[in-house]
Amino acid sequence: MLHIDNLCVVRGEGDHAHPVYLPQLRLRPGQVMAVTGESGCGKSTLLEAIGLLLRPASIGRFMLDGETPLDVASLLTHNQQAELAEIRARHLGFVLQNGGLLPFLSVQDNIQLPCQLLGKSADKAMLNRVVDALKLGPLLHKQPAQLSFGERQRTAFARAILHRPALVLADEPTAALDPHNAQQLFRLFIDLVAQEGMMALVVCHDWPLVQRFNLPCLVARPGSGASDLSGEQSQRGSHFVL
Ligand SMILES: Nc1ncnc2c1ncn2[C@@H]1O[C@H](COP(=O)(O)OP(=O)(O)OP(=O)(O)O)[C@@H](O)[C@H]1O
Repeated sequence: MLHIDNLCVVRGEGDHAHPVYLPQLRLRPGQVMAVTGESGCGKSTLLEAIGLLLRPASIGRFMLDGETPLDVASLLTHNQQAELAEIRARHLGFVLQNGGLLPFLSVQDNIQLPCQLLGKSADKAMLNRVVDALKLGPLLHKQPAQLSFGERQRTAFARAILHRPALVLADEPTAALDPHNAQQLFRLFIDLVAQEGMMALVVCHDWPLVQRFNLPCLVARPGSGASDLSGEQSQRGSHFVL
């Protein structure tokens, strides 16, 4: 399970500060949740904070329950960077909009990279399941430059999940795909997350796609809920609600 309460993260400073507030998030194994909202509302900021790439301004609760429950809020509060980096590498998986594949590695080497960085080899059965599900078999020896956008994103998904993270964070993974390929990739991703008992948060602009798969959705609303100096609720920033 993922439990987050009262997460606040601020992008920028002074007059340009953009606060983003998440009152509550619960995710259970197998669940995929979408994150939507207009451009600039803070979707990527929220994902980066949950991905432990941005330090929140404040955090109430952040528990990631796997084999061992991890009190991430306490590590963030005490700025324990080494432990946070370990959680990022072991328990989180990232999918970027452009795939973010290393151009000099084959598909096979790209998808095994997170496992290698953890000093272990990929679980063979898991590798076979992921390669099959994402139809990567014929592509394993190709370089990223030889792949279509869709093939790159399938590779990026494989790389994000092969080390069995508890939580996968995907930032507009289908933005570069046509509607048919975007839908196919979503289907594969949702099925894999469910099958492997992972959790996923996916930033997605494509509302029809979110509706088609009936995904629960965090939607950005204006105002972070914080008060300004006069005690008025500030309209700056965003808060994300189901
Ligand atoms: N590095 C930064 N420093 C200061 N402000 C930033 C930085 N990155 C983003 N911002 C600002 O923070 C706000 C939230 O940006 P963010 O990228 O999270 O929005 P988004 O909802 O993901 O946007 P989009 O849908 O266009 O990708 C925006 O107003 C943006 O201008």
